[in-house]
Amino acid sequence: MASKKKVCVVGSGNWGSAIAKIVGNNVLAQTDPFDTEVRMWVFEETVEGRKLTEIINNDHVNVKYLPGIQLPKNVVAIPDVKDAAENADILIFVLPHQFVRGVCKQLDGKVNPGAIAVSLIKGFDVADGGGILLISDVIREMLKIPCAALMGANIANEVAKENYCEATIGIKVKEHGPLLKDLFQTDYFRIVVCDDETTVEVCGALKNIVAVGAGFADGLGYGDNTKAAVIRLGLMEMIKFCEVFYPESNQSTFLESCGVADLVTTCYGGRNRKVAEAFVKTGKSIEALEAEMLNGQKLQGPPTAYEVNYMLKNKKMEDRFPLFTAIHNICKGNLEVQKFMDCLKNHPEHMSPNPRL
Ligand SMILES: NC(=O)C1=CN([C@@H]2O[C@H](COP(=O)(O)OP(=O)(O)OC[C@H]3O[C@@H](n4cnc5c(N)ncnc54)[C@H](O)[C@@H]3O)[C@@H](O)[C@H]2O)C=CC1
Ligand SMILES: O=C(CO)COP(=O)(O)O
Repeated sequence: MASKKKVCVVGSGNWGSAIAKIVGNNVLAQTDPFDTEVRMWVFEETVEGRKLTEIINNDHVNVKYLPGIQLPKNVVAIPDVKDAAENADILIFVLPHQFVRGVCKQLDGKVNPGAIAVSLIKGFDVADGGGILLISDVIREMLKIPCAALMGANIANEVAKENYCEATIGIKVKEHGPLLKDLFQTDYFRIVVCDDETTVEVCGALKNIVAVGAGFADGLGYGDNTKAAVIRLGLMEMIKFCEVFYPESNQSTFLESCGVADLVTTCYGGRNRKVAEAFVKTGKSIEALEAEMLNGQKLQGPPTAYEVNYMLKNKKMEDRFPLFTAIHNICKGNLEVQKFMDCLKNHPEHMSPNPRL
């Protein structure tokens, strides 16, 4: 008899904890093929005098990152990532993207060579030579295992409350589709599997930049029509970004949950939007507001805007992506936020002749 598949969740923040709840319950309901214990790596910290791992293992709540949500008892918090990942068959990577290299370094040579990974991480990695890498590429290259991506319109607190939503799993290896769908799907978290892993992941990363723009528009006092324009122009830049840098990309993937749906939910309900609005209203830095407003949770939009700009600047292509470029420059204090409206008004999408006619 084939041995049961052991699952490890690498990360335990807001989304990491919400997904551990789903996966923990799903493995209990499907003891073939899954092992019933789900190990969850926790970046150890002290919360109100107790270790976070101890709180999770005794009280079954991540009081810091997902308060008020009961985690299944078979989700076991482990402070050493090597111990957590040991012998795992499926590694679910779900941590802020700025930490992924450091964590993979610790896991180098320690993961089961037959394991598969799935990345829930939104962002890019800057590469030598002026380009960027997908986070799944970093995982594949550093750990030498295949990696799929799960992205979607999935604000963690809502998913944790079991409010209906959808997600997209992008795969490169066909056989991973059914296994991962069984691991993640519930009656309130519906999964579509597609073979366009790259676009799934690129959408998840880029929409966080647009959400920062949506927050700027909100902070400047504009209404829903303006935000819809930010969303539309952002979507056009996301599509163009895939056309230019990932020509194998399939445009129909933008219609999956990882595309338009995630863009919309993040521009209305996400942390990037919220902090960007406060940035305009308070004049404080993004870093200060992240620390003040998010209680340890991390923003992905501003660093992703930097990563994208790093490549665009190197390729002398900033003017082809004026929305992404303006958002980066505003975050860095190189452009006044009031100029954001000029960026929208003068966007090449409005220039004639319209390139699509
Ligand atoms: N929260 C959400 O609603 C959603 C988040 N995501 C994505 O999932 C990924 C993870 O996000 P969250 O789980 O929300 O994380 P989070 O934003 O709650 O981040 C906090 C986590 O980072 C850890 N951390 C802090 N310093 C660290 C360090 N030096 N090294 C390693 N870990 C450290 C903390 O221990 C905590 O687990 C991100 O890429 C995010 O874009 C995707 C969908 C929804
Ligand atoms: O990715 C998300 C929803 O799918 C969450 O977005 P924020 O990081 O802006 O909260």
